[in-house]
Amino acid sequence: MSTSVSASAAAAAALLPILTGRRSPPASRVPGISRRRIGSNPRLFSSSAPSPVLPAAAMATDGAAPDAGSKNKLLVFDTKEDLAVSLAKYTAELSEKFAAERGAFTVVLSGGSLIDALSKLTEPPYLESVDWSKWHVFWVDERVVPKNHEDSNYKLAFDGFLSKVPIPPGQVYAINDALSAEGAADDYEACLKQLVKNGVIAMSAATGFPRFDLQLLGMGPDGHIASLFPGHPLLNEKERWVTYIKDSPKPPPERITFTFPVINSSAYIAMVVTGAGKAGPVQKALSDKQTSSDLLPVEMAVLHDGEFTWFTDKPAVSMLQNK
Ligand SMILES: O=C1O[C@H](COP(=O)(O)O)[C@@H](O)[C@H](O)[C@H]1O
Repeated sequence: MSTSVSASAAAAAALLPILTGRRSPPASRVPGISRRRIGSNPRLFSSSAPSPVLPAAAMATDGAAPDAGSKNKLLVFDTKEDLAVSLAKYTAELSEKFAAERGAFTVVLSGGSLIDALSKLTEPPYLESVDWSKWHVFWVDERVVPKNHEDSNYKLAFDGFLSKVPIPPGQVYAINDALSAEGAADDYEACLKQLVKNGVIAMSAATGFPRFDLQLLGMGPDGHIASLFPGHPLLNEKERWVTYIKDSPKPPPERITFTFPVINSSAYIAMVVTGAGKAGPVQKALSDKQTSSDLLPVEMAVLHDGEFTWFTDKPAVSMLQNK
């Protein structure tokens, strides 16, 4: 590990005015930032070893004053391989923490590119060291298609991740694909409520919504997360835990999705976003120029009381550096 400030460290320092939401603070005066290079990855910085983090901006909220950002972190990796290694370590450490604290680890998956990023968890040392028997797996969204359909988020996760790790099948909570969109949303919400009663899923006393231990999320190029799309009325759902959409702008049109109150009650969120095609929404989400009227869904993912970590690559943050 080097303590020198590299060219990449300087580039990261240039992000600080954006990421901290301040106009132009000297990086050295930003609390907790020591420009430490981590291992061989020049884009990984640490505020305090051993976690390789760069505090990110407090995200825009629905009017609430943003928390100083200490619980928002941005990681930028050189390669997808590096990202996957770090995501596996992060997830394995949370698995150990929650298994010890609660005897269960509730993990929410998205579909899309996220599943590839979980590949290192299916290999040594994690395949053997993670206590998979404590895992309970959920989906933040699902397409209303049969489980063996190419568009199914369950199939994607099963083929790429779940079939390779020994999670008890009874602890993998797939959406009921025999039901309509409305029926599947009701059924999934009822399933979650039962698991809250059983003590498998925690509740947030502060929000009154379920508090998942970790949500592993992706973001589309339009800034959507889960099946919550820009400008859609579902963004304003305040009561339901799980709801449905029949006019998704991204096919297939019928889906079910967690609502923002559930997403934002999580203890941890890992937002995994790579590629230049997503640089615009990343820039908007991490910029300090947000307005409350035109928030992208990804900007509305603001944890009530939790830790939000962005796992990104250089192309995904390329517009931040150009600011
Ligand atoms: O449709 C969906 O898209 C998003 C983003 O997918 P990505 O391939 O661009 O990462 C995904 O998070 C969501 O679960 C999925 O249903």
